[in-house]
Amino acid sequence: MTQSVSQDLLKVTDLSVGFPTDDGVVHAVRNLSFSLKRGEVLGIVGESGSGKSVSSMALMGLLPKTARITGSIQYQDEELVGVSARRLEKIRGNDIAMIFQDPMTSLNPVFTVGWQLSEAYRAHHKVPKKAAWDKAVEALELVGIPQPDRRAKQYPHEFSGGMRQRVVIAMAVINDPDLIIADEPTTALDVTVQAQVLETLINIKDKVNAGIMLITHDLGVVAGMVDRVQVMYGGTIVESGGVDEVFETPRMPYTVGLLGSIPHPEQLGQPLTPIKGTPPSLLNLPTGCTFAPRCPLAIDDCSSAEPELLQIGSGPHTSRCIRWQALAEAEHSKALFAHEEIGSIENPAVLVELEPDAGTVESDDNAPQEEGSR
Ligand SMILES: Nc1ncnc2c1ncn2[C@@H]1O[C@H](COP(=O)(O)OP(=O)(O)OP(=O)(O)O)[C@@H](O)[C@H]1O
Repeated sequence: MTQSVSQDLLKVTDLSVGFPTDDGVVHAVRNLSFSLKRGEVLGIVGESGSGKSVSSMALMGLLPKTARITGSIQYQDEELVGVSARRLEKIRGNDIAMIFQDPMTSLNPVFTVGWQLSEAYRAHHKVPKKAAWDKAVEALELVGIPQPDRRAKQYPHEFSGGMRQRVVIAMAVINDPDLIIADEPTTALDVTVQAQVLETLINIKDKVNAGIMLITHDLGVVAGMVDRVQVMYGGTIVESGGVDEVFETPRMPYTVGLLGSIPHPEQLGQPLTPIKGTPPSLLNLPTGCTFAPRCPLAIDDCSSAEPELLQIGSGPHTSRCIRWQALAEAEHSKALFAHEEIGSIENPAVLVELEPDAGTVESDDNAPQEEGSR
């Protein structure tokens, strides 16, 4: 296939993934298009089941054989859809690295972290064991592990959760990847440790000059961490743009709902505001906008055809909502999702009528504290 030279590290075009099941095809990812440049951090956010992990697994070539994949994934001008398993194996770990939520997915409890890091390095470099060990210690130092010489000789269980996730980051970057995919990398950690681990990840990006895809269900996590954000719902992108733009002027009611579930200092003691209703079944998608059944701004037209992802204004901001202008008009004076005194965040909050002088959406500036030194 003839391939054009582009500046993009990754260019995904019209990627769709379906899983045939006894009940029909699960349309897990639908017509996903986006790109990522070297040194850029892209946040991918959405509720559970929105297709975040399946899209990253598709990029890594880790989907089960039953998955039906269409579209294109161009990595450094090489097409990855349909490429041999052998080639993908070479790319994984060397060019594209993945960081999972649970550090123990990537670490073996019976070997020292230094041994595991050096073996990961030796898998892609023909070097003597001593040189690989030195590289392992260097990688631990890079991710901020104190006394890396001593720590390299320890086993994963001797590390705290945050430190263990740093080891996983060291493992991901030891082969100088061009692209790092981090899937909920801090979800399993205490909130106080999350920011420090995320900062480590972002700092590493500058040192290894990689592009990072940060996948999370929590929009608060990406605040201040990413350059661009892509909101997924029902297997596809519903809003994307620069992180400040999307946080300050969301143009898709689903994003407003996600922002409403970020805790703010002034709301301490109040329940979070979940979005009423449940995500669509990916087996039987509605005809129109997949968010319409939950959307306080929905009109009849929203259910007639799925809106396209269209550019909003002159910048890179896009929204898959025909009501984005109505949302823009409402934003300074009205709230879409109201807080309600309910006992549990499991309970759906009531969607209120748009009324003047209700609160506006604000970005989360309540960054967690740094992890105390051990
Ligand atoms: N092997 C599979 N067979 C059938 N359906 C699958 C398979 N893998 C994933 N799915 C479905 O694809 C949809 C998207 O899943 P995905 O894991 O990408 O969501 P997610 O946004 O990453 O959610 P979470 O945050 O919970 O991981 C889900 O409905 C899931 O049940």
